[in-house]
Amino acid sequence: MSRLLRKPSNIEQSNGVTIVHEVKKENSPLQYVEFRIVELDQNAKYTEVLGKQECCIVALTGKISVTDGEQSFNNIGRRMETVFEQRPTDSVYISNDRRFEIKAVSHARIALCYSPSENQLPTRLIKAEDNTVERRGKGNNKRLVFNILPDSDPSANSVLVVEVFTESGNWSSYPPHKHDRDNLPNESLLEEIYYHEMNPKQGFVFQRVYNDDRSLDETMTVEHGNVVLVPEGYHPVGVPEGYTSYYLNVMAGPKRTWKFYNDPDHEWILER
Ligand SMILES: O=C(O)C[C@@H](O)[C@H](O)C(=O)CO
Repeated sequence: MSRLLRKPSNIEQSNGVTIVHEVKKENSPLQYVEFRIVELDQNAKYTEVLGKQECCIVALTGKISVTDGEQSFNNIGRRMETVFEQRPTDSVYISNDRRFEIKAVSHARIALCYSPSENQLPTRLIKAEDNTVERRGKGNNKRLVFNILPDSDPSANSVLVVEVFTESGNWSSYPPHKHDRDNLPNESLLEEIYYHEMNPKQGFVFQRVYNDDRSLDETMTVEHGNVVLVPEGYHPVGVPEGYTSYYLNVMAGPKRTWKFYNDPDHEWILER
């Protein structure tokens, strides 16, 4: 299997707490982004003490309460059963050197998106209403984007978080673009994680991750609940007829700017 494709590992951490995915520096080619998917049974609690990392907690599905010991956000999360309810959800930003606890009000699936952080910032509830909603693309390149923590939002030190829905038969992260050179204003260096879901669940998408000299060139068949790691390179996603794709993107690098560079071979697609 590709070293960039992760299937759920579903490790039961404690009663009612399942670590579905755990991507860390130690088990991946990434240096800036770490990631967990946690599933909580109703009333189960997950706690964590952050070091020099910030964390964006995304309530993918279900209702949760989150506290950092000083502030509490109760009964948050806007999608009960599935992300394909296609409405934005609530998230919480927690800065470095803080502790947080998540309690599941209902059965819940949560994404924990981590990146390096030294200067402590305020904890913040990012309400569903705070997400900017964008419809991008035309033809078979249409997608719906919910910006949870874009680079225009200064609430975080390095993490960027976005959700993308791509309808059946469409392409996203397309034409292929990359952001793997610290060369602003032309391109920024950001690693990226894709957490994928499909509707219906038996669906699949294809994701290619490749660079200019093809020393990296992997095309993966991605299924419901899989994670794809993008340490570098272009990373387009193709969605087959009949299935809708959802993915959550987490990005981070030395500078908190998303400046991508389109593959010159395919940029003409934008000019049609
Ligand atoms: O617009 C899209 O298709 C989504 C992508 O931009 C995705 O968020 C990404 O690749 C970020 O670099």
